[in-house]
Amino acid sequence: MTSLWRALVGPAKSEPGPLNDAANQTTEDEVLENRRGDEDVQDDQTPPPFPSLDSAQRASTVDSTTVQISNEQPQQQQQSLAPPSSAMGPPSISPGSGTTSSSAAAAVRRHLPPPTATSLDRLNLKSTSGSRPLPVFNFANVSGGTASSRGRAVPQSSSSLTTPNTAAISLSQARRKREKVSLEPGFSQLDWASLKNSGKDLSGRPPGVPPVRITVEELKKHSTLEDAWTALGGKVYNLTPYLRFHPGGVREAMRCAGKDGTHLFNITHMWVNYDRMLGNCFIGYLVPSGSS
Ligand code: HEM
Repeated sequence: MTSLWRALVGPAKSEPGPLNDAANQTTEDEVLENRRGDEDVQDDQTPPPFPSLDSAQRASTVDSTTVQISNEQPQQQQQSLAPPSSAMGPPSISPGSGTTSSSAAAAVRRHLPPPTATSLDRLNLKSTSGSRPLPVFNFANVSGGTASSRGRAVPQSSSSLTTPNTAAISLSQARRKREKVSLEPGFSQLDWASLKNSGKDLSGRPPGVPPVRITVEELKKHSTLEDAWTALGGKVYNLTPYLRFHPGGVREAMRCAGKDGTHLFNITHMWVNYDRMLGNCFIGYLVPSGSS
């Protein structure tokens, strides 16, 4: 099938996308320069510094990787959160204030401390803090120094920042400086939406050729700016037309070029619907080696 594709399409050709004109040479140079100067982010599965580690978006993808909610919250810690029983409780507002009895009750309540874990136990009530333990970080696992070297305490039941089934995202990696990408005029998300909605086929497939089967070996051959393919969720897309529209920049998007970018894509922004974004760029399906 690959040879049929080659026969139909010819050698890897430049996409009729915006990356090919001379005016855009600078971007390409910058990309290559950035690639040289930023070896550490290449070929790894490290998500970019944005969105921040504790953002709502990331929460769904990394909470199991970075923050472990411990069910064995040390009792000692919980108790230390409760004020000493001798402390005065916060002022309470009594309902229906104005009557003598309710203001008397309010006065009494004002002098009572808030319920402690033990008093809730006695009353057979559940403390909300008990059912919702605090997240536990293990600072010792963060690269760039141990917790003690930075004078921080390691909580007793601290657990690993990573779990085996997901990429390791350390805080220092996540805190890497966010580089704001300025998209050129004409390359906003709205511009991409109108190009996409125009119905133009951006796959680079010759008209009338159905989606093809693409092996990993074939995919690897398409990893240049002018000819960048990526596989996302088992589907192969032509990335080249989208590159300069990408809000995260050409360089970041190119990290998926020539390979299966599903994991990197998802740990970066799993809320983005790639099939909708790249629908017109769909080329074919990723198949196991030797089955094309
Ligand atoms: C391959 C197909 C990709 C598509 C279709 C895509 C699409 C998008 C979209 C739609 C956004 C805006 C999301 C938002 O505002 O919530 C975005 C942002 C971003 N993407 Fe991608 N992305 C791709 C690949 C990647 C890769 C591989 C990386 C890096 C590993 C990456 C890094 C980023 C970053 C850092 C932003 C945030 C930009 C900012 O607001 O400053 N993207 N991407």
